Amino acid sequence: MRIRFTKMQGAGNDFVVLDETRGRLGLTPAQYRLIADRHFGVGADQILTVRPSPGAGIDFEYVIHNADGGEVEQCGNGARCFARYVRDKGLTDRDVVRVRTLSGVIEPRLNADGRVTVDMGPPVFELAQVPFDARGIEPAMEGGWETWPLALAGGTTVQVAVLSMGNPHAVQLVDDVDAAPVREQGPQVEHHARFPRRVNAGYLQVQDCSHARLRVWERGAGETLACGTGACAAVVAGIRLGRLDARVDVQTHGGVLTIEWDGRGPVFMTGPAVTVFEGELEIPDAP
Ligand SMILES: N[C@H](CCC[C@H](N)C(=O)O)C(=O)O
Repeated sequence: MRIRFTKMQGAGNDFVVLDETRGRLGLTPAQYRLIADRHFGVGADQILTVRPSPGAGIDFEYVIHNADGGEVEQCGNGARCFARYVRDKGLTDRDVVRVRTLSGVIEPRLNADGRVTVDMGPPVFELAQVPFDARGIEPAMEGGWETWPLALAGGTTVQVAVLSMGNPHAVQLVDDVDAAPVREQGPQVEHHARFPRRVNAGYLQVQDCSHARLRVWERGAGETLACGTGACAAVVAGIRLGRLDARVDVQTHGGVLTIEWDGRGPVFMTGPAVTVFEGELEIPDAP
């Protein structure tokens, strides 16, 4: 089958965007994997699909698949690109759109300076909703919040802050992200048995109360140049651990994301959203 796509990136986190507003493509996990493959397909960290409004008060449905073909609940950098896409394609004339994802409704807003701000909704701390299995372990208290010990290979134990932005996150505080063992340790955290739906592994370096650096080993995609929900989760963790203020510029390998959280309401993320190219791809029909 031949599909038309748009390649986009948000702070270097890259996406293939598919338009299903006029009908479903009916892609399988294997076909999503092929599209995301950087040698045999287009190449992307995630595939974002635009679907028509599911109901009153909602403009679009926003469907997200990781490069491994699995559908997931949320993608922050993708939400900014989604808003840019539907505006540029004339699918809406609004600068603020309400889109439904598996984890709920989020609200991206196109700003005059070309960046996009997204109301990502509130963080979730109930362990069962992350989900995280804390049976048999005790948390350590840091700055008034708990971090949990994860036993890794070779007798290593790391302390992680555990929370959800609709998708699961395990955040470690590190002194230097460049020295953090993201590629060696990230897969162990991602697949740790205490995360029954796997997890995104964040490595947060606090520079001062309003500046931080972040690397993320993403569930289903590996290390990406930036992770929007990961930046939200990391800043929320840093605030709750008493290390960050309510507005933080997060430096990732792909660019800067600005995260704001007042300590109880929704998390706001602001960053770039760029169209790279348009194309067509021939992929084998599903078996
Ligand atoms: N890998 C994530 C989905 C994409 C999140 C990331 N690209 C973002 O910008 O939030 C997960 O499996 O939950």
